[in-house]
Amino acid sequence: MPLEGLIVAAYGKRYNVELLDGRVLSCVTRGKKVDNAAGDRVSVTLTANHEGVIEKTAPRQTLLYRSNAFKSKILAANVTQILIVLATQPSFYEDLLNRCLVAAEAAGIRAVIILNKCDLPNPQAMQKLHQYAALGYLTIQLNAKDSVESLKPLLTGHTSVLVGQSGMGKSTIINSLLPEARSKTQEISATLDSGKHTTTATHLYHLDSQSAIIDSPGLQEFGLYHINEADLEYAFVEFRPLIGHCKFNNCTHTHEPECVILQGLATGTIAPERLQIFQQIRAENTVQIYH
Ligand SMILES: Nc1nc2c(ncn2[C@@H]2O[C@H](COP(=O)(O)OP(=O)(O)OP(=O)(O)O)[C@@H](O)[C@H]2O)c(=O)[nH]1
Ligand SMILES: [Zn+2]
Repeated sequence: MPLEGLIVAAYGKRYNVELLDGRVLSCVTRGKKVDNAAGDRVSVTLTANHEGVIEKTAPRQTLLYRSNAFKSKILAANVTQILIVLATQPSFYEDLLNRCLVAAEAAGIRAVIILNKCDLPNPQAMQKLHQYAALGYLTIQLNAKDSVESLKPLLTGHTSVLVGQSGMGKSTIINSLLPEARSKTQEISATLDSGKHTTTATHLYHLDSQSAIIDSPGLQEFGLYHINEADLEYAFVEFRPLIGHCKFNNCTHTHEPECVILQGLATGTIAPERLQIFQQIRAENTVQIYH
């Protein structure tokens, strides 16, 4: 009789599955298939004390993943919003921020941009934050070391995933939201003998019965090979009203006459760094692979 559960940790080829009664099992998938993630609802068969095999994955509401031409990796399943953590220092990669935004748009997930370490002033970072707020994104200024209260109302009723480069303050945010999360995870890891994986794993923590937060390891790269060209254009929110209005319907928005995207660039409604990242992702995704 399979048991229903929720993947609360993913590390390598193993997953911790929390059952309805609160027990946590260390599970593997059948065969070589490794395509589950934190947030997945699964059916498992118990194989030993504290161990199981994932038999089935319930259809996902949303799926967030990154990919290049050769492989793809699911970051989290069934999340309803993505919290992109930036900081005033060290400086953040705007490229990565935009890739996270594109992934969120493509998956139909709300994106929230958090600028952490606002106790350390950085006018440039602040100005960037305003630029993204002007695109319509919800932005938050935070000093996670001091308080994360301002985040709490945003998390209610959501399954959120925290993403960001290393050092932006994700762990600090999780620790302030859930002071006991780490020790609980360590306790479970000790039982399941998965202790050495705790830092590289993706973890799901319950905030209350309706809300959860998924903490992923620091991201450095974020390929979006799985997003086709039309979806890519659509993922840039400021392009949307312009799509279909270029003179050529296969316009690449690089050099063509009467290109409304290039006109937007000239008049300042499209930021050069946004068009640049669009072109960059587009170029990566159209690379020919020869076998
Ligand atoms: N001044 C200041 N420092 C902060 C703030 N939030 C976090 N830090 C510090 O920034 C450093 C990195 O924070 P972490 O929470 O470890 O960052 P992380 O994103 O989890 O990084 P990884 O664990 O490498 O993925 C630590 O030294 C924190 O104490 C903040 O709001 N203000
Ligand atoms: Zn064009």
